[in-house]
Amino acid sequence: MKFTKMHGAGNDYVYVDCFSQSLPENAPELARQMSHRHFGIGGDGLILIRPSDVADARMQMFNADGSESEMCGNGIRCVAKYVFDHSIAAKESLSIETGAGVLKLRLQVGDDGRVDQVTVDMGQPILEGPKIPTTIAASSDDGHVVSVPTEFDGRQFEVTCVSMGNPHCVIFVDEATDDLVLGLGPKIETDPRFPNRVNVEFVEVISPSEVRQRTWERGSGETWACGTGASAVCVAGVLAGRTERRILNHLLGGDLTLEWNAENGHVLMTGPASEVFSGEFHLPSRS
Ligand SMILES: N[C@@H](CCC[C@H](N)C(=O)O)C(=O)O
Repeated sequence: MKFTKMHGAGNDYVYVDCFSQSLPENAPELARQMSHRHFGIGGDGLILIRPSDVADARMQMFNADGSESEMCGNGIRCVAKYVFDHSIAAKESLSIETGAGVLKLRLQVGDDGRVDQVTVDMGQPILEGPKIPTTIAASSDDGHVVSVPTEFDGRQFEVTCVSMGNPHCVIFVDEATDDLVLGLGPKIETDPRFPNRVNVEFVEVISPSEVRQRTWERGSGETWACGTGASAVCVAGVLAGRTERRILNHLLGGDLTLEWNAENGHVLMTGPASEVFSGEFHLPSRS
């Protein structure tokens, strides 16, 4: 099976072009094998670039543990780059179908004729607890879960929950330490108050327009960036009164710019997309 390795701000996935080859049979198992950093190609998961009846392409994404997610913010920028650079749709405005609907993207092409930055209209956040989903009690009449005092593992935090098509739990902290990200992250991911599990963002506010984020991702562990997570942080920062509507977010693998538009309620995310290498993956024989 032919593949291409790409990353967006260090959030790296194995991409399979299903325009030029048939759809893999068992994608969750393939995601586990390909993502393995010692026995496979290595990555945070697998993304299938598929034809779509309603958009220029369809993105289907699987985490490193084989679970499927509705959306991937860094992944969709890379899908857009692949679709443009490989002449599947050589347009600077693209639409891509995801598990969270059809999203619109604007591509920036560098001097070499290849895409280097992409802006994604991430749509409107979902803020009602049951739709995220979380059973953590709402803090407002409209059902939003904002700055709610919540205990995890005997420690007290204030959490804000946001869905960008996939679920996020945003926690503002003084310092996003290993103890929080690697120690508490997996416990929050599987906490029963998140019936579909959850992605967890630990966020330091540098100023009202600048934050630093570390992410524990559902199904993949700590990643170097999370685009839906960064979008959720932008929304959570405004709702919790900590940041402005436009922020620069520093992640382990690079920076993303986010803006929560006051008029239409959509979040715009801008960031890099890079292709690293291509190859052929030989499916391990089963004995
Ligand atoms: N890294 C991604 C999100 C990938 C999916 C996530 N782990 C989930 O299960 O929802 C991003 O950039 O948004």
